[in-house]
Amino acid sequence: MALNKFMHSRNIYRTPPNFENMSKLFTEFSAIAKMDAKGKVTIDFKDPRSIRVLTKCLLKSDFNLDVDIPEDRLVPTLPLRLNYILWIEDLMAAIGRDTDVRGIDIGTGACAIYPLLAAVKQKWFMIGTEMDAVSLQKAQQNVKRNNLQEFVEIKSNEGTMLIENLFTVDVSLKFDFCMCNPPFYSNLQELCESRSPASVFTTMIGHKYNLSELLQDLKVDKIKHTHTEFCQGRVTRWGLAWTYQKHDIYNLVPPREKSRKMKPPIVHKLPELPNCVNNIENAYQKLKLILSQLKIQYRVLDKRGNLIALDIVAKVNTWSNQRRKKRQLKRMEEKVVKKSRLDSETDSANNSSETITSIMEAPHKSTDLVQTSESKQKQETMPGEPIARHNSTDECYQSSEEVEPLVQAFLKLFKKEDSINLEPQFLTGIGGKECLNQIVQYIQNNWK
Ligand SMILES: C[S@@+](CC[C@H](N)C(=O)[O-])C[C@H]1O[C@@H](n2cnc3c(N)ncnc32)[C@H](O)[C@@H]1O
Repeated sequence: MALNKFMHSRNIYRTPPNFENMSKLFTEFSAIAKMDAKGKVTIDFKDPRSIRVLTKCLLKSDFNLDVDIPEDRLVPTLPLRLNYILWIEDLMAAIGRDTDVRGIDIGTGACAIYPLLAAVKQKWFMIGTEMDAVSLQKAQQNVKRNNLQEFVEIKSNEGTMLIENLFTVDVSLKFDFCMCNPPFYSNLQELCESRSPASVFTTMIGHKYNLSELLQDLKVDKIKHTHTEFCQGRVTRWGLAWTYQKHDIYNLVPPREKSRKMKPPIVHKLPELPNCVNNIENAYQKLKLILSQLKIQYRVLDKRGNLIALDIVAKVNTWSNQRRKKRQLKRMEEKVVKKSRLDSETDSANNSSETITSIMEAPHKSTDLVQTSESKQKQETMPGEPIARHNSTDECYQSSEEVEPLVQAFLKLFKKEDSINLEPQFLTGIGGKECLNQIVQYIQNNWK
């Protein structure tokens, strides 16, 4: 399901751009545009070059921005970036900041997309920071190219902290908000508290799991906050804002009315494991064992107290049809025994044993993949893109050779009221949620 209708209400890309007009306006665009069978002008959304040209032309036609997007750098998808800026506009309006607004964009990227949009749309004064030398230089060139030096300054971040060095250079520096679309995970809170800053901190978040964890942390620390959803195509990202000031931002800019019904997470209570203490560490060891047996890769995202969160990736289906495999194995064993009784030649028995091993280890064929309507991978979709698929995880348009996983998901293992619980959350993968359900079922069946 395309999520464009859930975009910010002022986002111009709720209505897809007119590619026919764009072809007439930009020769660069007409070079990548083609006509589909129905005579509709479209582009190849799988081709990074097309995405680059589309973004460049939209920036020009809709914001009069001339942006050079280097081939080896991230192509910032515009509708999603615009959602973030529009939400900050709401936050600033809500706290009564409408003139001389100053913001910091941490990790601005080669296009300096947020500072440029903020400067042309609102005439906000922006500082963009960047640690990558090439992106830094490109960002500075893009600001100059658009003659926006009066509003935008791009600074190198050479320190280990995210923004601290900006203040060591200029102690009088003040800002109304900071924004960030991070590939990095750092503790801004510590820094923010020590500086008792002017206003509102925001960040974009890539996974719902991180949003719920951060919301919990903010609640525990009694820090005023609010959040939102940024939707584009079939991808959702989240925005989180918090402040140490008096502004009640939750009620001023409340989290958007839930237009789509969010189901509460399904939690599976796991039985006590025999012969060991019913604690999180033993449960974790058991879970790791099962995942290894299933050849499912895992990475620890969070481990504290009675909670362990894993990011799991399954590339082949090793869990379904286990009964069928066992039956086949039994039949083969019986055959081998029969055969070896009748025929004392060991060769034939060896051959059969090899076959048994191959049955148990063979990766499943495509028939094992459960393809449901939910199995389409979530991805950022560009304006005008119908239901095309490109291999994008967050932003970087990856090579099409990258193998799409069967399932990628979060598994949260936690102890509550003396029981161990498992909370799965589907992220992506061609197998869809059904595959994750099968994995969970396998874990439950083998939790003994
Ligand atoms: C995901 S990209 C976002 C770029 C841009 N803001 C956007 O949304 O299109 C993150 C950027 O942050 C930069 N970065 C990473 N760590 C940083 C740090 N500690 N300080 C400043 N920039 C950083 C990276 O080089 C990269 O350009």
